[in-house]
Amino acid sequence: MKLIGIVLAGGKSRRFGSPKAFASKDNKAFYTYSINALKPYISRLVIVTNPELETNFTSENITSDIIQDVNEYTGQGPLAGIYSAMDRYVGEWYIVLPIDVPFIESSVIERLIEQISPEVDAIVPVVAGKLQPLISIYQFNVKQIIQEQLDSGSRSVKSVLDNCRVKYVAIDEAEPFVNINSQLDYEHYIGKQNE
Ligand SMILES: Nc1nc2c(ncn2[C@@H]2O[C@H](COP(=O)(O)OP(=O)(O)OP(=O)(O)O)[C@@H](O)[C@H]2O)c(=O)[nH]1
Repeated sequence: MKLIGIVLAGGKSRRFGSPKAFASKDNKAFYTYSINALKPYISRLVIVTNPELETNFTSENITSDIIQDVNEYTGQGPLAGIYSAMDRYVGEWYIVLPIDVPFIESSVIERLIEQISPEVDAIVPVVAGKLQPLISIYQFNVKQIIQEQLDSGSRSVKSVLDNCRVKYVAIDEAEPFVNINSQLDYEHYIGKQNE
């Protein structure tokens, strides 16, 4: 089974104040943690970013492409990124990760992959009662649902799930899902940024 990895990297990092993808943990850029967690399982990697950031990414020794959101949905949030990768690379299953989860682990991805079956369209972890739809697996047919959602003017990932057959996977360990959105998050989970 071929799995395509999607790294969502087209956000504006307004709350963080500088591009989150290149913030560092243990001297490694955040986005490399996402790539490395996906790497054992995917045949191709697609990094979906924006023109300002595009030249800063490298692909960590895996067949990869760095693309931008399709014109009609540019900058319309994570769904635009997922759609754009699905539109460019036709596959059966896609594993999606954002660039702001530097504690993510391959074991989480493996748990989700184990749930792949023809009876489901999406595999979504639930951590401490919270859905994690940007750390999830989607089947190609979800592209159509995302398109309808974006065309209706909504960016809600949860609404997409309402229209899919979702396998929710409860995961007890919260640390891999730690999401860094602000400088306060950074200080809390990682420590003071290097001067
Ligand atoms: N391709 C693409 N990715 C996006 C877009 N918006 C957000 N993302 C990515 O989706 C993930 C979650 O993004 P958020 O943290 O919600 O948004 P953000 O714009 O990065 O940050 P804020 O400006 O602080 O909200 C991150 O990996 C972002 O890079 C978009 O319009 N296109």
